[in-house]
Amino acid sequence: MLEKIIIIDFGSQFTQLIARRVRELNVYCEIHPFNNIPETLSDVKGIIFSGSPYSVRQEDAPQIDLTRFHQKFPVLAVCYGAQYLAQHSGGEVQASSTREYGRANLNFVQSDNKLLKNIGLNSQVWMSHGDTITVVPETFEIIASTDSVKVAGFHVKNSDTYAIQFHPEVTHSTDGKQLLENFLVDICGCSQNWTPDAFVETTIAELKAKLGDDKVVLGLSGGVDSSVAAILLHKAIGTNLHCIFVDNGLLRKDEYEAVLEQYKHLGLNIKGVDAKDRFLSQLAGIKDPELKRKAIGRVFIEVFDDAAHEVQDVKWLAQGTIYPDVIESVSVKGPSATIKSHHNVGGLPDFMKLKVVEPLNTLFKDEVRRVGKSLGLEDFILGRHPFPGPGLAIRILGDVTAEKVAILQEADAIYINNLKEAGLYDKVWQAGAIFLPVQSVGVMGDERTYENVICLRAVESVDGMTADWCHLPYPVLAKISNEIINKVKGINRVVYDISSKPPATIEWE
Ligand SMILES: Nc1ncnc2c1ncn2[C@@H]1O[C@H](COP(=O)(O)OP(=O)(O)OP(=O)(O)O)[C@@H](O)[C@H]1O
Ligand SMILES: O=c1[nH]c(=O)c2[nH+]cn([C@@H]3O[C@H](COP(=O)(O)O)[C@@H](O)[C@H]3O)c2[nH]1
Ligand SMILES: NC(=O)CC[C@H](N)C(=O)O
Ligand SMILES: [Mg+2]
Repeated sequence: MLEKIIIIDFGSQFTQLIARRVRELNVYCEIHPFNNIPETLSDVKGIIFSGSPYSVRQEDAPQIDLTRFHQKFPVLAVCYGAQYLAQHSGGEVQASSTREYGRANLNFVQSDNKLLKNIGLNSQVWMSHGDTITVVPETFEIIASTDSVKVAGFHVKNSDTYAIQFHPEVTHSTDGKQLLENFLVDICGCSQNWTPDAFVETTIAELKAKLGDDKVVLGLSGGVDSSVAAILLHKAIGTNLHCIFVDNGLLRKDEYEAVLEQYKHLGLNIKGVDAKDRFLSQLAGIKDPELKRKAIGRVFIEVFDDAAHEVQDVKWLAQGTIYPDVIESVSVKGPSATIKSHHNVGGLPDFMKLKVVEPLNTLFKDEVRRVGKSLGLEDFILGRHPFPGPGLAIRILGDVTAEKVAILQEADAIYINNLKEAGLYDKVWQAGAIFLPVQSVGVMGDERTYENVICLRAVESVDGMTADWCHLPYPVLAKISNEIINKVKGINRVVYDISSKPPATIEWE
């Protein structure tokens, strides 16, 4: 039986962080939007209410039926959740005269309260609120305060319901992890047995039960997600798994051959499909980023469909979709604005008649890596930088031609090899070169040049949702720039991208 915690999302920017922290404590959890909570809550050990950009005083503020949870499950309400609980139990919430964002310290801690075990006076907590709980009903006991917020934490007497105004999920709340552990272990009674090994074991059993003797086709890209998905499926259904690796003409230099070679010894049933011309011809002349992505997504589906027809009686298409993809499409305010169309979310066209199986759709990227490690995948696969399905097409601004792809492949290879040589590849979360269709004047060997620009991008991140640019050492950048300009014909200038995400994104298109 899989014990789980349900996080009810009121739209806080920190909801995903709560999930990560809970999982770091080896407890499985799921995020559900407040307006779409599952009917049955079996195997649920506890409930966490998230914060929210809304104020409980707003008319259109998110509402839930508290009677489903209070006194039925242990509850931990955070920020908006705490305010909501107070307001709906006879307390009062008002706009505070001073909004409180950032660091605060607890000047009162009821340390014999179960939730606050091992948390001492002065513990630093992170606040982010404009409203404050001003009145609590008799049934509440205040268990923590700061200089400016009397009700920084409360417990509903004779129940397992607790609430805190601060955010235990952010690392700046120094005892946040302890608090969450107190809730999960001491209050909810979770056994902390959700580990990568346990995930592998239960997932393989589930896949076996679900797929039986059915045949499955999987798009394998050489990336982390699809590799881990492939190994899990292989362990579950063996030779009924058919992997397809598509050369869309937008891969990195020599990647097609390298990936096919590297996967030989894994015993997977892999077929390479050369679809370079199909992709490039469909992309010809298209300049708009979204239209490019859509064209690529369409051709991927066509190629998968053709490949699926070659395997008799195939019933399923497997994908390496991971949890952030899923969360984005069920966010509180409905599916979030389309920033970029990813080709692997959104379901299959009807004509494919295949069911979709996504064994990793509950995991974050770093969890996928840990599962891969537990499956014995080598570091060079697990440590590989993420590479988008649309490949170099979204790193060539404007229209894509075979010539531009070839230039970018050369520049990118020089960049990545230098990062490896300098021992930086594993320190960087993702790096790649971008082709800018901008011409600038240069001088080479006393001759005037008028050629294109290559931009280098390298970011630090945990899950790709937010990122900062890497402060690569100048001597390394100097060497890369020099080598690209000298060796790659068509490039006479190299620049470095110093934008974080947000507001920029990692890929340029
Ligand atoms: N060249 C390709 N051939 C076959 N399938 C592909 C190819 N590129 C992408 N896919 C499919 O699209 C999915 C999404 O690609 P994505 O790049 O997000 O994941 P990944 O390649 O598995 O991992 P990573 O994010 O580490 O690159 C993959 O899991 C894979 O199923
Ligand atoms: O499989 C994918 N299909 C796509 O269409 C796609 N677009 C972006 N990415 C990868 O997602 C991460 C975040 O990228 P952005 O900051 O550019 O949105 C980065 O790691 C990107 O490389 C994609 N992966
Ligand atoms: N982070 C939060 O949940 C904030 C709740 C509410 N919007 C406030 O400002 O007080
Ligand atoms: Mg990839």
